[in-house]
Amino acid sequence: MKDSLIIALDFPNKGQVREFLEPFENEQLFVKVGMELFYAEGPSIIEELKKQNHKIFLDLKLHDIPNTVKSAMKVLASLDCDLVNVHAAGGSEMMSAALEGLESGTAPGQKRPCCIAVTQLTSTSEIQVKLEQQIEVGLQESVLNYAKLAQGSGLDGVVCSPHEASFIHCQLGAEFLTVTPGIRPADSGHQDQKRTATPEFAREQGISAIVVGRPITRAINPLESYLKIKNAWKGVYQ
Ligand SMILES: O=c1ccn([C@@H]2O[C@H](COP(=O)(O)O)[C@@H](O)[C@H]2O)c(=O)[nH]1
Repeated sequence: MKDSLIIALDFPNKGQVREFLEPFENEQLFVKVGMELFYAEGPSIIEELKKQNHKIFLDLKLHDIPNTVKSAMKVLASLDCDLVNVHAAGGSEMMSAALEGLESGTAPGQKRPCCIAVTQLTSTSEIQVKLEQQIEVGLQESVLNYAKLAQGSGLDGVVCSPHEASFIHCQLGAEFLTVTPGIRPADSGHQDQKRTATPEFAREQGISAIVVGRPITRAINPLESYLKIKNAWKGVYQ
């Protein structure tokens, strides 16, 4: 998990995923399957990606009552992904239930998937936290509060933006995972993301893993873009 670059496979079907992955045949990847692809293709897309030896983050961001999340996680555990997640806003009882579900669904001899919690989405701004969510303490404190709840519930880490990761590590330890979307090379647009940062900035923050979607998947040459971002993230310059 540490130092991974996770590619968000935000595609509507398997056909487009296959086409996208073609140039990557020599790369062992860490890929993220989100709602669009999973709702369209179901567990078969996970099986296909596993056969290609890619690591998988199943990003379904579960958020429901504890019993429902526990049962859903039990089912997801059987898919044998590397990483799954919930929304921390579901609360500590829900997060503990998610872990119980994952543990009960993990086959003997199989490793339980890591489970992380989304704190504040990277598409959320400071203003939205104050005006829409009415959280007076502000964004950074809200992210930290969710991260503490997640850690207290036994989760392995959080999804946050690159701007909160080092603060979280200082408060909750280096081993607690920080997985950060919102990564944008200096020359690319932000689209709907609000809390963005370059891969170089991410490297300096001690982040556990970065998630990159459109800057790679929508690039004219996705492999070239992937390698460029990966090198910047790892601090390799040619
Ligand atoms: O706070 C969050 C949580 C999840 N995401 C997901 O990450 C990718 C980012 O894609 P880009 O194209 O690089 O913006 C996407 O799949 C989101 O669902 C996030 O962005 N922020």
